[in-house]
Amino acid sequence: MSRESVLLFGLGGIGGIYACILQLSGKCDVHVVARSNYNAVKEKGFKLISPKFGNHDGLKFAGVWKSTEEAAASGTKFSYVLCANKALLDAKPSLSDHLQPIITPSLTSIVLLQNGVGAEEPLHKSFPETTVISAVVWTGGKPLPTADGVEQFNREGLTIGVDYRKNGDKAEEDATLEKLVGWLKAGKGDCTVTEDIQSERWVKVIWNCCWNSLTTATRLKTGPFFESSSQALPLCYTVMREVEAVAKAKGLKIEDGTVDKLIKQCTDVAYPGLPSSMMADNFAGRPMEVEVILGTPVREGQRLGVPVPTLTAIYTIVKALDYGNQNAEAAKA
Ligand SMILES: NC(=O)C1=CN([C@@H]2O[C@H](COP(=O)(O)OP(=O)(O)OC[C@H]3O[C@@H](n4cnc5c(N)ncnc54)[C@H](OP(=O)(O)O)[C@@H]3O)[C@@H](O)[C@H]2O)C=CC1
Ligand SMILES: CC(C)(CO)C(=O)C(=O)O
Repeated sequence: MSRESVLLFGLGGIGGIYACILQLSGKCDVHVVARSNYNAVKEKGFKLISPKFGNHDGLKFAGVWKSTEEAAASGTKFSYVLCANKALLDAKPSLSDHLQPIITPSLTSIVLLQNGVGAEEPLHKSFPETTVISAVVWTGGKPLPTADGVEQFNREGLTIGVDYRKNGDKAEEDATLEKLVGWLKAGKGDCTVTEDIQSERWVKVIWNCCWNSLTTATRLKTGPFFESSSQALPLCYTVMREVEAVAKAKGLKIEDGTVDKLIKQCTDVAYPGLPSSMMADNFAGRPMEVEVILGTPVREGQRLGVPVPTLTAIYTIVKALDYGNQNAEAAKA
């Protein structure tokens, strides 16, 4: 029997690692959509450097494609499409636009390997019959400067669950998740399965709302930010508590002590502390994940009548930084 196929959309730091984990599992045919690294990956194969998975050179994927259109034209039908591009809710074309050619109804499931909250809703709207699996990524990954592979650092792990669709068959959706998790585990990937993925995503966004936005706006890693003034650490508590209050108002399960734990996880890091992916995107002038990290929590706070004044101010500032990065003329004025 021929093996099922998966497609990795977004072969960067995280997508590269999960393409390798699935490739090493030997359970499925792995195809990738690569953009800036297409030529390197097509010619040389793919490299993984990892303390956990070991070093692998010249991994050959079943298909390397320039776009989802090209992947679809190959005639391959995909059981899963794993999306590890940056979660940019206002991007044109949207993620749904990219996925349109490769979703086969009642076969393909979409898997989000992305930070932030609110990315599932547009996918449910575009693909109401499709299972959407959502994962919180606890993995450190970065593309190699040679563009033909990735380096995995710190830990590797996913907290993963179905973002259940309306009128879907829960048992069927759970079985779809279970099969993917089996493949990831066969590749030595660490998966914690949850039936409440939204609570997990919101815990991570309490973290990202604070550290990503403040490191971006101040251009400082967390260590120098903490020593910059006596107001710095209290601001972190205020931001996190606002997002926590929104999550609780949504009826999500946020354990007591979550904010203290998330602050400690950061203050425990040796000087100079943590940078963030948003800070790196800002330095590089790339679009930032402003909407999924700050915009959705602000809008949900407003919708539910939860005061989010500090978060709104930070959202506005980071949104303006993002606007300046995307509008060179406005930034020069
Ligand atoms: N890296 C990390 O350690 C962590 C990342 N995350 C989250 O994981 C997600 C992925 O992040 P990360 O891997 O770091 O991001 P990267 O920027 O490293 O990778 C994103 C990839 O998506 C590709 N891409 C974007 N749009 C398209 C397109 N239209 N067609 C084809 N390829 C496309 C990019 O291609 P190109 O090179 O051409 O731009 C790039 O290779 C984000 O939500 C991030 O917040 C979460 C935890 C940790
Ligand atoms: C890697 C980590 C956890 C650091 O805050 C992150 O999610 C990010 O930078 O976006």
